[in-house]
Amino acid sequence: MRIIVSGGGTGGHIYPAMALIKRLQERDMIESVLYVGTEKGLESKIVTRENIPFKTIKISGFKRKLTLQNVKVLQMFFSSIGKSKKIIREFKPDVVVGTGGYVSSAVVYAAHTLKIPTVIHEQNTIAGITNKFLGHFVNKIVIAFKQAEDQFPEKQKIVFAGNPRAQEAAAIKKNDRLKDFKLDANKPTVLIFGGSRGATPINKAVIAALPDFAKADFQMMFVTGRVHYDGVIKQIDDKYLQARNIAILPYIDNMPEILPDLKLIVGRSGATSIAEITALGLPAIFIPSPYVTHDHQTVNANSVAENGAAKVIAESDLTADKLFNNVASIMNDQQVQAKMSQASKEIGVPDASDKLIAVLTGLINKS
Ligand SMILES: CC(=O)N[C@H]1[C@@H](OP(=O)(O)OP(=O)(O)OC[C@H]2O[C@@H](n3ccc(=O)[nH]c3=O)[C@H](O)[C@@H]2O)O[C@H](CO)[C@@H](O)[C@@H]1O
Repeated sequence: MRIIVSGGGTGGHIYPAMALIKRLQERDMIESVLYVGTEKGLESKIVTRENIPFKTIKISGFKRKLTLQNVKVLQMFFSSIGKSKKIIREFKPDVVVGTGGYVSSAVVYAAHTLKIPTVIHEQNTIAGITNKFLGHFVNKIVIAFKQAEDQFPEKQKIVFAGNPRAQEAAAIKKNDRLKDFKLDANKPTVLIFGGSRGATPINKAVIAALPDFAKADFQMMFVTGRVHYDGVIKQIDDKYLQARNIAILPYIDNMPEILPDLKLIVGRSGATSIAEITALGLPAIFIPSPYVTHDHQTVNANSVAENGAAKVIAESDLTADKLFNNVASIMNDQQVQAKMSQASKEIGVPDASDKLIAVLTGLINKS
């Protein structure tokens, strides 16, 4: 198939798109692929690194308040639709897929006006503005949480398929990557991170809890987020930087490769992280970001916690003690781990990419 994929801004929108492309390549289903993103978004780094053909359009998000800047944003939106149409006419895709982030609004809308089959993928329990807008026009709306069904009035278009990144994560078996971070491959390990960009409140709590983590019987990987790394390192006493059971890193380039080596994940409840964690049946502690639209991370986190697969700590309640004690209560109790792990597996969708691909081929065959 000839396919255009567009999604951008944060890793949570980009990685599912990349996982879909990877799976299509594995199944030898791609005649030609093009990723459309923005120069400024994280996608310009992630996509080009994987040697996927990449084109950019200029577009930015609307401000929530009524401001003059929104007039500019609107102008940019219309001109980005024009540019998207040009890209689509040249590439001649069989299908166009949007995975969220404002860049996909122009690309998918342009494809719709050119009568190309279109699909959006919504990763969250609560749909983003872009996907809510696009839901009116696209042929299929693919969701990753059953709870997202209420978000779209166009019920007949909705298909539940999970998140493609789940399948990518599930395909990787334990491969002792912990040694790359100077950790012991045989010791139970917890990973703590704040989403694809890192999160200052989580970083603060981890820094304050380092004396406890250094004494623990388990190991801890602390991923700060690239932009926070230097600032975090400056605040940490050398003895914790040298501690043999602690590894501190700015970012993990290939998260699915590390996940099978872990016993517990602590972090934000971004939808793509949740898909990866549950595909592997890992227990989690979520500290939802309160700064996202409609508090959707809390809804994401609760949907996993209701099933017994995760605990949730509100960011406003987060302290070093609370963080460490919650981590220790799971890391030091194999029965709790096993129970949470089973519950996590039950909600994972390890064949999510194939489910999404079935939607694409169904549409292409019909058109
Ligand atoms: C602040 C914000 O707007 N967050 C949103 C964003 O989150 P964000 O981009 O942080 O989201 P997710 O948790 O969904 O995904 C993070 C992705 O980055 C990867 N990763 C992370 C850290 C690292 O060091 N290495 C690495 O590879 C994870 O494995 C995962 O694939 O998009 C998600 C949609 O999917 C939403 O649910 C989140 O609410």
